[in-house]
Amino acid sequence: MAALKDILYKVSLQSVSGNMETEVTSLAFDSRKVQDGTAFVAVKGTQVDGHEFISSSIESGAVAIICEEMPQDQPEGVAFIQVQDSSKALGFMAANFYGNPSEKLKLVGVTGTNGKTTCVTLLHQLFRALGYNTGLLSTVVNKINEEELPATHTTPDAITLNETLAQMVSKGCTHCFMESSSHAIVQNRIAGLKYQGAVFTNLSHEHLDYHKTFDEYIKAKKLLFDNLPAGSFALVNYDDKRGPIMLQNTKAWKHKFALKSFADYKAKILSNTLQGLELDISGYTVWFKLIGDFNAYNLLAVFGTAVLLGEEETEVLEQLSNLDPAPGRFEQVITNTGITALVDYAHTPDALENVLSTIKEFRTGNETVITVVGCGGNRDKDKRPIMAKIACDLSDKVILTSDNPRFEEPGDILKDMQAGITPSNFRKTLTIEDRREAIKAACAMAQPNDIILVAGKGHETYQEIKGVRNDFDDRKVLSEMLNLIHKPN
Ligand SMILES: CC(=O)N[C@H]1[C@@H](OP(=O)(O)OP(=O)(O)OC[C@H]2O[C@@H](n3ccc(=O)[nH]c3=O)[C@H](O)[C@@H]2O)O[C@H](CO)[C@@H](O)[C@@H]1O[C@H](C)C(=O)N[C@@H](C)C(=O)N[C@H](CCC(=O)O)C(=O)O
Ligand SMILES: Nc1ncnc2c1ncn2[C@@H]1O[C@H](COP(=O)(O)OP(=O)(O)OP(=O)(O)O)[C@@H](O)[C@H]1O
Ligand SMILES: N[C@H](CCC[C@H](N)C(=O)O)C(=O)O
Ligand SMILES: [Mg+2]
Repeated sequence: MAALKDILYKVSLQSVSGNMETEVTSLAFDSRKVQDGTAFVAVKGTQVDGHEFISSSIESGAVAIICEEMPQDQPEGVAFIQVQDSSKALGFMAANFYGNPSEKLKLVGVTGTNGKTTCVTLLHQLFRALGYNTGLLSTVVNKINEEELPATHTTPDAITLNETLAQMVSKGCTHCFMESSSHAIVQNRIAGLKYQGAVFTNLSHEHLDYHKTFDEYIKAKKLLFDNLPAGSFALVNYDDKRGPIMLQNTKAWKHKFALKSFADYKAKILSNTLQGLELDISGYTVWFKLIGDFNAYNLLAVFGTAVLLGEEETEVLEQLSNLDPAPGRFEQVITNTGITALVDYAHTPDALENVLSTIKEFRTGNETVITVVGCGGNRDKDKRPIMAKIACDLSDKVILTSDNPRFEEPGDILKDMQAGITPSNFRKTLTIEDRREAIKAACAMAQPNDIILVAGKGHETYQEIKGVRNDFDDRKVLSEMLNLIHKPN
């Protein structure tokens, strides 16, 4: 419970009508969650305008309305606050309501197209191993030390975010590592947070359905760095063309990591096998359990972050070398069939190319590489043909299938993908809409020593069709089908 005026601290107000001393018992941006004593924030969304729900919020007991446009009807006893940007106001209000928890621990945000979950998961495990109470906010799961809280988004909404951070603080967490998605940055889910540092992994084609142009997507990521306070750190991948852009207008201390460019944190890949990566990192030779060149970047980002947070280099490397990858990232499904079965969350062109190039490096030449891949419905359509082309160019056989069609017709998504198949690639491609059948077909094609990659869903345990999340786990289906078809003796 807090007074409205205190919750509105740092929010720039345009006009006020009503009592600023009103006691507020909860915050909501969804009218369906309003109760007696709630302050309702009306946000204009992609589907509807939250301003439409002001009167129903008041009926449900809202005592304050924060909005961009004042309603005609302003019942007595309810405070009305006009702001320029409701979503930004919501960020600051949520931070104030929960006692500004981000100021009470070291919060590090990781952004970039790929590698966010991998980096924050490693950082969480690392800081646990170093003995700290640590929080995690990620696509896969949110954690307070080892306690798991379900994650619905890569970056939660401002209220959930600050509430969870406050729980972390109350449980003694000194650090929190969080993914900061471009949607969250643009939608101000992170407004009002105090970051100790931010990390940029890379930028490639993704989410153009939402950001419309690549420039807008770059700008969204850059905002995280533009808003960092003086005294915090910005750590960017300097091998990525957009690394320097992220640093252009930041007040934070600037740091770089790279394999190729001049940088503060450098590594050299000594060996890269299906067992892991051997790196020369800061003059030390260290083995890591993560697979693939691209993970050298993630490991460097994690190493740099830990050192910037004041940890000792050798201790960081010692602990980091013991850590496992995030679930569903280059995860091997172990069977006795002699077939190498891999599940990976590659759902962008760049990720798919990286994973298949990594597989290419391991193969000795005779194996058949079979890729099963789909593209999400109601998401970026432009990436569909590109991903199909990459799958074909870098595999021997490809099965196009469904990956969370959501409210689109699976056949339409598959047609978009097929547009990327060149005539010469056509004969190596099959289209099987049902993902289980597609995985089954891949298993039936595979012979011992062959490699199957099932890409796009990684850790996900569902297939989302028309708003319903049906149980589906690539790892389980792959294991079940391999054992069924290639009955081990
Ligand atoms: C496109 C997008 O990002 N949408 C997010 C956005 O919803 P929206 O703008 O569409 O909201 P809306 O449905 O138009 O409603 C507008 C407002 O009216 C309110 N409302 C609505 C109905 C009602 O009866 N009463 C009411 O008050 C809503 O609560 C909302 O405040 O704000 C919501 C609240 O924070 C999010 O849950 C929602 O995420 C949707 C479900 C989603 O799928 N988002 C994905 C694309 C996403 O955010 N992904 C990123 C990145 C993924 C990654 O690369 O890892 C993530 O961080 O997860
Ligand atoms: N540094 C990297 N560069 C390029 N590709 C990567 C990198 N790290 C991971 N990948 C690929 O991207 C996939 C997703 O990785 P991860 O989940 O860590 O990314 P993310 O940024 O959290 O994704 P999301 O936007 O969905 O949250 C991995 O399964 C792998 O194929
Ligand atoms: N965080 C990403 C995940 C995509 C994963 C893929 N399986 C899909 O559903 O498109 C998104 O929401 O766009
Ligand atoms: Mg993620």
